[in-house]
Amino acid sequence: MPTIDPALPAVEAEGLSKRYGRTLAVDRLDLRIEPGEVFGFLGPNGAGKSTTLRMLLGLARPTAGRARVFGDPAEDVRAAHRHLAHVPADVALWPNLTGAEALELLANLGPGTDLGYRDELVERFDLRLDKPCRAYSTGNRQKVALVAAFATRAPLLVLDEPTSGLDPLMGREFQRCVVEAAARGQAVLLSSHVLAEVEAVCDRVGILRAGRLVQVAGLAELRRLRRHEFHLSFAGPVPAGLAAVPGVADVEVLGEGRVVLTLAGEPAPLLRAVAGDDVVQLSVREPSLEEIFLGYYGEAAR
Ligand SMILES: Nc1ncnc2c1ncn2[C@@H]1O[C@H](COP(=O)(O)OP(=O)(O)OP(=O)(O)O)[C@@H](O)[C@H]1O
Repeated sequence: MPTIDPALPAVEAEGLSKRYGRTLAVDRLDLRIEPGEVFGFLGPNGAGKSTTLRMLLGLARPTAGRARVFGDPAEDVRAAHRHLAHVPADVALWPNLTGAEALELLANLGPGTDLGYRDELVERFDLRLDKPCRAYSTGNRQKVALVAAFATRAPLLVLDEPTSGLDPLMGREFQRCVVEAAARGQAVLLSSHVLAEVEAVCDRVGILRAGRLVQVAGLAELRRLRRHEFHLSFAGPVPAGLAAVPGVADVEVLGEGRVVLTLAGEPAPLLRAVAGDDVVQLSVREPSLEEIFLGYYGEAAR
């Protein structure tokens, strides 16, 4: 692995933009990720996450602006890729190679691999390596790419929605790997739809919407975005005063005795407020990121 100046940011983007015809997929994005930092890149479908990562990887050419990886221009693919390993959103592997052969090939392409750690990861991800890659499911292809990337000592890991095909158990294993990478000083850029995943592993998050970076937030701010939707049915009428309960917002009476509301923070005040009423049905749902974005940034982000 080449020696790098520790003062250089792992990723630096300035005014980075990409236009596809009429679509401005990425709009003047400024971003700086420090060495060793785990940065989450959140945004609804079509927000421009993949396009941004593709420009960082030299797979798409910016319409304007620039991106650097540890000081090397992203378009200088040979130089930039000495500093990084990546897992694309749709992992394609060579159909006629076995999993073991694909891992070997990937190890020879990248910036150096820790073979002992790779063996450990194969076990932890419960990966069968003797099958031809064409027989792998989407999740298993993703596991091969993840094992190959995590086993490198590349100072930057770029992961594009890497857990979309993994089951929850493997999702947790993935989170452990990110924590281990960060402990070794590797920077991680993780694009995701999954708020809980980003919350579990990231130091900071950037929220992208319609090509614009709407906010870069620390974990505490991200937690404030977290809210739950409560559906309550009462035997009698909906009690008055729910809107005044701490943390409660968007109270909407749906009909006779039925109400839907959102709650940020602890549920205790709400539960106390309805304790004297006959609650006949209660359901709680965690809204998707998209809904949170729309509710929170709605007009402001336009
Ligand atoms: N090659 C392309 N040609 C034309 N339009 C494109 C191309 N790639 C992306 N786009 C458009 O650019 C916008 C951003 O897409 P992008 O794939 O970067 O979003 P994303 O945030 O990664 O979404 P998802 O979470 O669905 O993967 C979308 O409107 C998409 O349709």
